Amino acid sequence: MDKIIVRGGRQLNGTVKVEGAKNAVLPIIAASILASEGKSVLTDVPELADVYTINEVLRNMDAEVEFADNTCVIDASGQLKTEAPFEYVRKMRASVLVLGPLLARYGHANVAMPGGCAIGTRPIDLHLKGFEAMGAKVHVGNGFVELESEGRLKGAKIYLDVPSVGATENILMAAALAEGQTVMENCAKEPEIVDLANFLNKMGAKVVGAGTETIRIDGVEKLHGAEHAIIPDRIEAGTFMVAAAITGGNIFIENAIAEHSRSVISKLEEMNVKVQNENGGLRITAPEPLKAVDIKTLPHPGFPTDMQSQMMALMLCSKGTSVITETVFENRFMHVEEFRRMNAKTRIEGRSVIIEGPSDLQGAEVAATDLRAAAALILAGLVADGVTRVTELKHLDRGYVDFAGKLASLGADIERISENEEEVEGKPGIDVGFNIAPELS
Ligand SMILES: CC(=O)N[C@H]1[C@@H](OP(=O)(O)OP(=O)(O)OC[C@H]2O[C@@H](n3ccc(=O)[nH]c3=O)[C@H](O)[C@@H]2O)O[C@H](CO)[C@@H](O)[C@@H]1O
Ligand SMILES: C=C(OP(=O)(O)O)C(=O)O
Repeated sequence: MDKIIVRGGRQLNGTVKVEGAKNAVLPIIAASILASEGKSVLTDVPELADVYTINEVLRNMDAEVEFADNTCVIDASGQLKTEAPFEYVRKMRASVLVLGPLLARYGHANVAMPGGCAIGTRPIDLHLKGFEAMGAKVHVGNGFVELESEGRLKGAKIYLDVPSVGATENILMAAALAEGQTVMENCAKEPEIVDLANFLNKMGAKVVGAGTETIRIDGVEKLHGAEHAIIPDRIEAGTFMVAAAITGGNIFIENAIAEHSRSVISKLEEMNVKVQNENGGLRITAPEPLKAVDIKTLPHPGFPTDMQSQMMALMLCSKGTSVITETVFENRFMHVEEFRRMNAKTRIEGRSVIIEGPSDLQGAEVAATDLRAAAALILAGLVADGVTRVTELKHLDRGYVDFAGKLASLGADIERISENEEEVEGKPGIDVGFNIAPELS
């Protein structure tokens, strides 16, 4: 098993390029199976474990998928199988995003239920309610959810109880091929929803209002393949913003889009971090000591839950008491215990974490509990005294391309090794003897 070894104390400087967004490319690859003619050509596709997994889901359905040089070419024009087994869904919950496209195109889908994961229970009830409103029959049993509709789905008026990203995407994809108009209210407004809608419209769909709380979809009979470049990953960009701030460095983040990261930028500025718009990206510097702030995670345009653990690392290095409140997922604080192993002064109170800063962070062996926790622990390691070893990197690989390599190119003292390599070097890691990190994050 790989681990990342980071020795704290280096300031990070230079340029780093952000990849295409994981949370945009996954629904877009799922949407590509709506095309009954032509190929889809997706560019700026990141080489992430999750992308390989969703490509496998499609291949398993008999779609043709080629992926090289950040370009994914998908031909789903043949007859597809309408199933996604548990072996894929357990690796990546976003596999459930094939439900809407399969149901809309074939009137049938049978996909393993995703179950809970390290950050919460994560039900899909809102996805299913939306499909039912469009006339589908839903059967849940034996660990699978099976959807059926007689003839085409029917456009419907759907109100989402919470602005779920996945439910908005799944219903949007299903409605694209439904008969008549669907009006979806209280939708998620994330930039990734807008990217999906743009791709669907290139495929021949009629979607308006993506990015606002009401989306209108006039269903069409057929969709075709399309070309599309994936938007930059605002969470990867935010993670490098924290890397600059935590080390007091100066990083130009190529491809970062300020519009997509307003809530994160505003909090960083409140903490004394400087964020400047430059041609083609954002420059982050932190010339002054960091100030404590309070953060509450919310659906977009509120502060993203996917930046919560990275910001916690930064708060650990800020002067004063910070409070971080997680309202999106009920259990996204598993990294707090790992931070404590690094001497972090934190305590959990209900859905909030109180951080007394600055902590005198010390290197330790820590385990990533989800993909953002993995990044956050590495960020803390950049400033901790001594050596930090981060394990359970399967989580990191779901969402970051060559994270250690990119940090090293900015001047970090960091390397990724396999456990055996470390033993050869005569620096045995501590084997904690238990490994509770679940498959999903
Ligand atoms: C692949 C992808 O894009 N993942 C993102 C997506 O996940 P995902 O689409 O799973 O997140 P949702 O927006 O659906 O979840 C938000 C909240 O709604 C709840 N909920 C959701 C659906 C449902 O049917 N019923 C229900 O109760 C969830 O349990 C959670 O508490 O948005 C999250 C919130 O920004 C991000 O953290 C994830 O990185
Ligand atoms: C929680 C995340 O992703 P997923 O929904 O794919 O688990 C994330 O990207 O931080």
